[in-house]
Amino acid sequence: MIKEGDLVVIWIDSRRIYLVKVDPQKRFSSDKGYIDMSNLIGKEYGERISLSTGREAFVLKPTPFDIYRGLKRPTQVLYPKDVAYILYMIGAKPGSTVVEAGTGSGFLTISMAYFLGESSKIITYDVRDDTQRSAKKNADFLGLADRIIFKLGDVREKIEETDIDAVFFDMPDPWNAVKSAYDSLSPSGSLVVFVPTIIQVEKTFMSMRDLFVDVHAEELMSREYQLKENAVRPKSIGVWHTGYIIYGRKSLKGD
Ligand SMILES: C[S@@+](CC[C@H](N)C(=O)[O-])C[C@H]1O[C@@H](n2cnc3c(N)ncnc32)[C@H](O)[C@@H]1O
Repeated sequence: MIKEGDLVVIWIDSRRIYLVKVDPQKRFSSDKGYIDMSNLIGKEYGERISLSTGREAFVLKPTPFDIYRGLKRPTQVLYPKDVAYILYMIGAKPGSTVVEAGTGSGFLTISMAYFLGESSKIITYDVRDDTQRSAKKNADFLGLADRIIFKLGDVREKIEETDIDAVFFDMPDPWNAVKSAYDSLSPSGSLVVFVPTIIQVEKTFMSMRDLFVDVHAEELMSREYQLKENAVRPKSIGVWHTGYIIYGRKSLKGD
């Protein structure tokens, strides 16, 4: 049952999906009508609601996908398809300690906090104070900020933590931070790098190949389908390129 302070999704149609925190003093408004949020309290997730215009909507339980759609984003963020695979690659599990740079809008940070749970430690670095503040706001809004340590710093110079299970970079020149990752990781720990161009893949690979084993690069593609009677087919518009994922595990050959 929905109560004050819960996060809910108000789903009107496939282009109008809103992530909101239930505050009985506030009103949810959209171009299709409004509803006083006090009317959401006591409803079950999945229930149909009626907006001021009579337009029907549904109140749903948020998933990370809704968080991704509803997040405030001052920077480019990772796409869910890439985040899901990255979590799988690093073997993320409750209790893991992970270092990340840059924080950006915090979408990966928040996803890690969500999936790794309360016993994990996520340390996220960024050189920019403004993006970190907005990522922290996102994490606060979702009630996940206490699982995350936000640090202002340049990972090319140093990562302060050691014995880390996995390091993840989404920044313009990750090759300049590979040695910092190496020094911070525990033996066999994973380094995962996300970059949007092939030149960056090559530079990253060259900087990893002597320090890491099992180094490889991949690109994931996802295609959404139009669901319409007698016309089910791939959508004509979509996101065709996000970036490349480079992976390697710390070997002891560089020590
Ligand atoms: C594309 S954004 C990261 C987006 C993030 N992965 C997300 O999903 O929201 C890149 C971030 O890297 C930060 N950055 C760039 N160079 C850095 C460095 N040397 N150390 C730490 N952060 C850095 C930038 O300030 C920027 O906020």
